[in-house]
Amino acid sequence: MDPKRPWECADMSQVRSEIDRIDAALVDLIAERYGYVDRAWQLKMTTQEGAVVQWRIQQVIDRVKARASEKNMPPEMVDMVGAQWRNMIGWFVQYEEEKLRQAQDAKVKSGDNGSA
Ligand SMILES: C=C(O[C@@H]1C=C(C(=O)O)C=C[C@H]1O)C(=O)O
Repeated sequence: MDPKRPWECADMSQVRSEIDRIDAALVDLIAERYGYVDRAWQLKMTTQEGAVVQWRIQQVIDRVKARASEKNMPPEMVDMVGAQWRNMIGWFVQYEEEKLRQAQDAKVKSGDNGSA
């Protein structure tokens, strides 16, 4: 069935179905984002770039908040969206740090000290 626009919903069960549809799509997008973060730590092993890239974190949050403003969200909601991203990025950075640490440990154990 076609998605209903908000004003087309005649009862709460229709509203809840649409919210469930949107939540599933958001989770799918976060899963897709995770795929790229997973690739990021692998590439950072060769560039020696750390998990935390402060300028990039700021850029991502600025972009997301600008987009939220363009969508006419009230300022408090723009801040809320920014906070959600900060939280998500915080988790991804920890994930990358852990992966990089594990990869480094495996390298040390295998006797590869990085010098060619
Ligand atoms: C993906 C990266 O790694 C980290 C995670 C980020 C993210 O989840 O958007 C952003 C910056 C990084 O600290 C990156 O450096 O771009």
